[in-house]
Amino acid sequence: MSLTNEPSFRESVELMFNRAASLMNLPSGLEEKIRVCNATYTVRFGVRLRGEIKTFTGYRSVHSEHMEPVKGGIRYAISVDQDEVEALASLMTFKCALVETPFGGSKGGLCIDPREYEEHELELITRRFAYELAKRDLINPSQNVPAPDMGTGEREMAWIADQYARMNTTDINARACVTGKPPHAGGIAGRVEATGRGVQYALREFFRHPEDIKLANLSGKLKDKRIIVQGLGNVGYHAAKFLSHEDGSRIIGVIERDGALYDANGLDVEAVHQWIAGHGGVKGFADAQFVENGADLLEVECDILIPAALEGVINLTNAERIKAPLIIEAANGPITSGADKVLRDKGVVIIPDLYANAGGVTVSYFEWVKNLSHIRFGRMQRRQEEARHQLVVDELERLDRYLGDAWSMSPAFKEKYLRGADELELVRSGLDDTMRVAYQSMREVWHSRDDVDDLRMAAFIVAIERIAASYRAKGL
Ligand SMILES: NC(=O)c1ccc[n+]([C@@H]2O[C@H](COP(=O)([O-])OP(=O)(O)OC[C@H]3O[C@@H](n4cnc5c(N)ncnc54)[C@H](O)[C@@H]3O)[C@@H](O)[C@H]2O)c1
Repeated sequence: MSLTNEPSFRESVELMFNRAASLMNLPSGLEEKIRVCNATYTVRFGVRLRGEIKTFTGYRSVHSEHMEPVKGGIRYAISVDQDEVEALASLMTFKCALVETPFGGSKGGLCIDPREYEEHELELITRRFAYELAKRDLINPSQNVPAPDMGTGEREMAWIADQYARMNTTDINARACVTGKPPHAGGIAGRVEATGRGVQYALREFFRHPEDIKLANLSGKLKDKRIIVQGLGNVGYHAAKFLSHEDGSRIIGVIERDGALYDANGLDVEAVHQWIAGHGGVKGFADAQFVENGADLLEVECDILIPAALEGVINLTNAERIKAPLIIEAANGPITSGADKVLRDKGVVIIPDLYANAGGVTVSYFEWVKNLSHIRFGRMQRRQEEARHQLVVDELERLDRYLGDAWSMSPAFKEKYLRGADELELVRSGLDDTMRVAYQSMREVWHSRDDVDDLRMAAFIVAIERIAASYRAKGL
């Protein structure tokens, strides 16, 4: 996509990479190796639908194989093209390195508007696409593991997993060929919410650092912060829900395809989400002001802006008018490289996509490990937890006996301790830990180097250093 003669999405990511690389001391050959996309496979395939053969175009791009398998979602959208898929694949490379998931970067896409098709038609299309990729090892538990992205979810991942299993009946690890599957098809608890949950954990971590809050010209905590979200899909909905329900933030605006909703007192995220599910958009929702040109809301005063839909939405046409002092990139590439400079010059703090939406791939990693281990995730830890918790319970019961009525142990509290950690608790705590550690690694570079003045550069530097070390270890 090219907006106002700005570089394409892929070029924009490359410009950001180049800026980071210019602050590092990489041999030029290695720098080039890390920058370029290794391969992009284009497939055109036919599916008989509604009495005629329809041809679809899909892509799977592999940006870097410094670690394998490579990993990255599959997007269904009309905007999908080679440039977009390659940009997204390169972001996956740096994202995986930043949060230390042992994968290279990949991405796939199908040029399709999924809303135009019935469920059984989408299944035929998805299975055929999966077949085309799997027969070339572009879906494979040890080489290339897709996941959901815009326009796809658990349903599509279950079809892909089943298609791969049919083609590889003796592969005992077949389930690990794709992540983001529903729990009854080998998925893991907490994967659907993971990317939005990661956005929440990222913001919580940011708000643990007073110095960083001050740099964004904000104060206090997440509570009562006014937030505008673009895209109430998988990522945007979960982020908005958790931030409003659990952290007391106010979602004052929601931008969707057909317009936007605004309420300075805070929208009921659940009600808006249900309205969109029933009506295909936000128009007609009664309890808020409707804004015809949704993108206008990007420019409205708020504390935190969360673009969670498309790339390139904050560009040279609107960057100057953005008022949010803090932007967290839940979407991939929502800010063009040109807009990034305008915003930095204005003093806006940007929590970059590489980090902000890494919750998805982090929990996908847990799912992949669970599939390969063939053991219910958390079972081993659970035994240890139970042993430890039994000691706590014994201690509590002793206290209960001594203190009698003066101090009574709550049955719910006791039950929680006895139960030990379940899969969802383990996934969430593993994700929280990952988001904290990754933030701190970026933050250290951000604050310790005079030549690094933004989190995006810090994120790229941390990631590129790790990828370079990995290539060096391979002898390249
Ligand atoms: N799903 C994941 O796990 C995941 C992980 C990492 C990053 N991401 C990124 O997050 C972004 C959103 O992905 P998702 O999975 O939530 O997709 P989704 O398809 O579930 O949701 C996208 C939402 O954006 C809305 N939208 C589309 N075009 C819009 C426009 N022009 N203006 C306003 N709203 C618009 C859609 O109506 C939908 O509600 C993408 O950039 C994706 O690459 C997703």
